[in-house]
Amino acid sequence: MCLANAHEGSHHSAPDALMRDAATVSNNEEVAIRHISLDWTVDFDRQCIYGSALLKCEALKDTDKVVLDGRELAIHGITIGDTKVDYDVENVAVFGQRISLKLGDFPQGSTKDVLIKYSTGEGPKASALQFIEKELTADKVKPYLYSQCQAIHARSIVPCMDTPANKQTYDAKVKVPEGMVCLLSALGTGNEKTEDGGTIYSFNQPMPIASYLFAIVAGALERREISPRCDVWAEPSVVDKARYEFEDTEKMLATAEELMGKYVWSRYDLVVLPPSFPFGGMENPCLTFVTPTLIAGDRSLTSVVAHEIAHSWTGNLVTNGNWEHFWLNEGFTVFCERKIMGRLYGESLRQFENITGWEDRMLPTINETFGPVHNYTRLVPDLTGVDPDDAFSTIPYEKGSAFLLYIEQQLNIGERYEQFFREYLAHFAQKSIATDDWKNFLYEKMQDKKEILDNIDWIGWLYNPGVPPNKPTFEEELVQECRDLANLWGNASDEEIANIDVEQFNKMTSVQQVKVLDSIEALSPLSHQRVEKLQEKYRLNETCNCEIRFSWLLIALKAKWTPVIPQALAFVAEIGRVKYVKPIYTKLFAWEESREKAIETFKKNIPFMHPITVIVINSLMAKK
Ligand SMILES: CC/C=C\C/C=C\C[C@@H](O)/C=C/C=C/C=C\[C@@H](O)CCCC(=O)O
Ligand SMILES: [Zn+2]
Repeated sequence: MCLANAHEGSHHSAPDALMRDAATVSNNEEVAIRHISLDWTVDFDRQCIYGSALLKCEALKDTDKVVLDGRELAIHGITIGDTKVDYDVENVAVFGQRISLKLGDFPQGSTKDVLIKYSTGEGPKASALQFIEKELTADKVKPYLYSQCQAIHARSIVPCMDTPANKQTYDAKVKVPEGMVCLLSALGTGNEKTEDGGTIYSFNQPMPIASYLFAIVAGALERREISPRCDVWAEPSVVDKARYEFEDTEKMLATAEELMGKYVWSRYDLVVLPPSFPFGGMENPCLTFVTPTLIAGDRSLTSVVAHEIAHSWTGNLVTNGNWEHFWLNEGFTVFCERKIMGRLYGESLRQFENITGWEDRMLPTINETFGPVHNYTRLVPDLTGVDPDDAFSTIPYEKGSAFLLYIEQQLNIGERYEQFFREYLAHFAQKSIATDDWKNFLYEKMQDKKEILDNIDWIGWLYNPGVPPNKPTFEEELVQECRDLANLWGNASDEEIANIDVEQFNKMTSVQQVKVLDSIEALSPLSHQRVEKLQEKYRLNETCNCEIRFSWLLIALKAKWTPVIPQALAFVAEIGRVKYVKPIYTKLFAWEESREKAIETFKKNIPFMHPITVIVINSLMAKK
């Protein structure tokens, strides 16, 4: 457990206390990286990035070294000015490389500008990157590159202190081949043609960010304006559909500012990535990455955009000091995402999402995925020696958000709770903190509510595994209609099903339809005849909504309905979003009839998947 404020229950947080992070081998407690200047060339033939990184290092204590994280980096030389720097590169299990720079005298408070010439590993060796051949892009015009650095993949593209305890500004020059656009998690500051027909794009990120927020995307991209500060980027055949889908982005951003304070990142752009992108969205500053599976055609899956917008405050501005406190990023963001959606589309939607988060995402993760005593069901788990990717689940999102909702209900102070959020975000802006820093600040601002806060089971919520000690109050009426319809599918006679009113389902919102299907999946397996009726009545094999398609596939797989096998294999071959492919491959590997075909499909698709997804599915396949 991190020790930013080990003293339990104290009310005087010291957010500047340096955070110990089990997932870095850098000496981030002795040296800070304040700025990085990148000079990159993207080599699509060798599928790597090469060039240099200039690190502005500041000694926080008297020291004689700078130790950096790396992974599969080839170091070609390190200098400070004209002086060569002696260095050592050592491989470290789980975490990559330890790159030790021997600097001699480096007194506290002094700075050194260290220039590192290097290249990344090629292809999948750079675990943050996926290079895509042009034939596999939507428009087959140019090859494509995108990155995913969270949690600890930045070290595979730049030697750095790959811990959220360190924040740095950065600038970059990136050369890409002719006809390609390159974007970073920064503000574009210009571009120039090179003699060989390529383009050098320049960028600046004036806000200090953690390394997991470094990001690059390059390809045949076009943009459409949503508002003066919001564009959406995508391949030409996708960009107009994306422009329609994400129409409400500016409204969401303005609503987020009312709730959380001024937006400090200048631009909020979206880029729609290829279907292999492993996540729904990634909150890269100035440029949120999103999966094309959000493009349902009816704007029904845009809560992910509200989520990524909220990260502009919870996560990108106030940051978890290490991955044990990931809930400070995600639980807070889910809580704010639902406040934004509630303001824009109705409080009943916020209530609905809170209930489904609790019973369809948090409880199954605790009781089925991990088991109720597992360390990873703790809101603040012990991640010593653990790759944070392995601990990733819905727990920090849903248990964290439920905790904040529970506190809101216990305090019962109306708008004052949101005012507290704004003060918390302003107080810790640009800092990396631990759970106690937030808790102590809450006590500080709610001294008149000390008795209520003292009655909260802090240990139970924060450090005990399993189901939380309390359940927030939920308004159930919208959900009850979904549960009742699901129970009809589980218990009604064939005649009742034959006469079921399909309009009741068709008139529901997509989140309600997903709730109906998730509630059916939670019942005992349906008969094959009932599965066929479900697909037929609700035309589930034709939906463009990936959430509905995913929930439907889980029902049919649970029923071991053989015709679902090709449908499920097509789905996991088409997309790489871990949220979908992990549960579906889990069921396909566990079902004797589909196991071999699933293994064959996975192995055939490895070259077209992001390394993160390959690692996740490989670990599944290894389990019997
Ligand atoms: C306790 C776990 C601690 C740290 C894990 C941190 C990162 C895990 C790494 O795998 C990256 C995750 C990136 C997530 C990006 C988007 C998510 O918010 C949404 C995921 C679900 C979805 O696809 O919608
Ligand atoms: Zn998030």
